[in-house]
Amino acid sequence: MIEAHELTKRYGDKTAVHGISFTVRPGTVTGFLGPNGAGKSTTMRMIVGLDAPTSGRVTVNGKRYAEHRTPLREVGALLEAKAVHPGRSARAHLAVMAATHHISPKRVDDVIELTGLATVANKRVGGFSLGMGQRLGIASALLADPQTLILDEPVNGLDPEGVQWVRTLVRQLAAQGRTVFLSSHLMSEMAQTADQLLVIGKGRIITSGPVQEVIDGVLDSTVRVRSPQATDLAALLRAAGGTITSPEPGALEVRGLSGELIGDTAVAHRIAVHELATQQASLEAAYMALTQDAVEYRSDTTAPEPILTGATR
Ligand SMILES: Nc1ncnc2c1ncn2[C@@H]1O[C@H](COP(=O)(O)OP(=O)(O)OP(=O)(O)O)[C@@H](O)[C@H]1O
Repeated sequence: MIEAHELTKRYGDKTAVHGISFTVRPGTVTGFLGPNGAGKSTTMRMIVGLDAPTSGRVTVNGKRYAEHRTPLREVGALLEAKAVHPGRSARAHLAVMAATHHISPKRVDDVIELTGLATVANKRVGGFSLGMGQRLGIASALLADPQTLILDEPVNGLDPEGVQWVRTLVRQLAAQGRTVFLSSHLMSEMAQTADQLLVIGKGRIITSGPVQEVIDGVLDSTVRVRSPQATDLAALLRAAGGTITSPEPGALEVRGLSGELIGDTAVAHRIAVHELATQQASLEAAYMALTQDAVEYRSDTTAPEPILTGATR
């Protein structure tokens, strides 16, 4: 369990994290979302004692990281820019970590196997691809078999097989009763992986809760209906309180009414329905709506003029 209370971090006159309070519970995967610079990494660094809070506190299983006698056994972390000696092999890196934390050498073999590093375990880490480096970071986080895992962008640089592997792994870790707290900018991935979400922007919590509740809290689902009597049905659904648009003749998009109510209304008025499909809003759409005022680094979405060099076409 991770508990943050009024956690604040200031760097000079920049407040990266503004008095946030939250709880990350065991047995769940909690996704940590927010635009670039929102304060996710800073928060994660404070959880594992790499940054000291300016005020407030954050504990793992009731104690601050530094108060644990064997912190690595409590919390495993994958944070960006993890320092690994480039001249060392992955196996040597893990073996040194194991030796200094009284972890058996057998566990090194286990995590190498678990993270798919077996074929490259004796190669220099300096020559690793981004994805292999991520796998090594995950292996290091798992080495002491901790109850709590903090993973900052664990799928960054992984190929689709690797992304799927992380998803399965974190789901298994949570099913074993562990606390898993992970950040990612890949919303479709987060929607499939996380049970709970914590969304921050500009250092403050925007919302938190179960994934579907977070989505439903911002965007209505829509029901798509096709009927040869679409105009009559639209009038009935409007009278029932729905908001209707018609993207094409014979088709309706209905907000504010359930699929059941729409179907029952059609039957009661002997109106034929050829399609009735509820379309859930995506996490990506909900996230964009939630964070639109919290984006610090917004890109220009207009395409630049092409630069033509040499002879004209
Ligand atoms: N060591 C530091 N010194 C000064 N400012 C910092 C430092 N670390 C972070 N910041 C600032 O604090 C804010 C939060 O940064 P942080 O890295 O926590 O965001 P993030 O949500 O992890 O972003 P990203 O998604 O880009 O990784 C940013 O404005 C960043 O520039």
